[in-house]
Amino acid sequence: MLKISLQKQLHGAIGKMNLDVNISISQGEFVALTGLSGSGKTTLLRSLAGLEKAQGTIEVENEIWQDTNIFLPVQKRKIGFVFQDYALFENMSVLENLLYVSKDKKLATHLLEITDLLTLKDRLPNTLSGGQKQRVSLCRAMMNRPKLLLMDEPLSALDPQMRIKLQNEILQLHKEFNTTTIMVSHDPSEIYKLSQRVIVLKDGKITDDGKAKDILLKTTGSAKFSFDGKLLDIIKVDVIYIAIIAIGQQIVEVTISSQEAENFKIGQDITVSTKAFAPWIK
Ligand SMILES: Nc1ncnc2c1ncn2[C@@H]1O[C@H](COP(=O)(O)OP(=O)(O)OP(=O)(O)O)[C@@H](O)[C@H]1O
Repeated sequence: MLKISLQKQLHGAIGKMNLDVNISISQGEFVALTGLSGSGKTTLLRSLAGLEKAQGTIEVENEIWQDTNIFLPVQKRKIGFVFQDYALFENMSVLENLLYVSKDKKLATHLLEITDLLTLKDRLPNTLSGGQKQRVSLCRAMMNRPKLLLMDEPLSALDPQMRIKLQNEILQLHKEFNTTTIMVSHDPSEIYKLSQRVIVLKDGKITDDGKAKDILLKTTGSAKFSFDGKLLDIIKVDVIYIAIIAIGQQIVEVTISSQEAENFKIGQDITVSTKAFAPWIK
């Protein structure tokens, strides 16, 4: 069991803001941490790792990492940390990056095998692709058999195919090592696929905590599909108005009322919601 009670005053975009979080996480649980930019996700992860000071207590499997008297330094906490920007040692080969954490060559080889990296073990990081580098940092994070794996948007810099490959590898590693994991992500499909529980942070406080299915399927009103996009243009065809909207990689046309055409501003962020009566699913 991981018990966290942390408080820290932050300087948010609109003034002072208190990070104030109380959570219990079961051993082996995979938790996705999500919420708007600036809500305190990275600060929470860094505080758990001991990279930043916050008030409160952290207890991991009956071991105190932090309370009023104790503050274990980062190297004494059994954590693995995966950052968005890989943070590999550039002058060390893939294998050396792993063995720097622990001399356990058997474990290193096993991790490299799971992540399809064994043939690259002697390469330097700057000769690898982004996806390969992130797989190396994931392996490195597992080398000290962490009690807690912290991942801060680990896949956000990768293209969709590589994201899926890494998601599968993260799932496989979690299945095998059963490491308690907290992963920051903004991607609903990733959160749904990987996590058993989602915690939503807003202005430093937890506003939602539950199963991915329940949290992510919360929609406004009776809308079933909801997509965020940018309004590119509004054109008038005979008597109807059509909004041209960029949603992800697609451009879609949506019929809108004359009043909406008057109120919307080109360039604004909008949400398109609709019910699905007979959708095509391919
Ligand atoms: N050490 C600090 N002292 C005071 N304020 C801080 C400190 N670190 C971060 N902040 C502020 O706290 C707020 C939360 O930052 P944080 O990076 O934790 O948010 P986040 O949810 O991870 O955002 P993002 O999704 O953009 O990465 C920000 O407004 C930031 O400027």
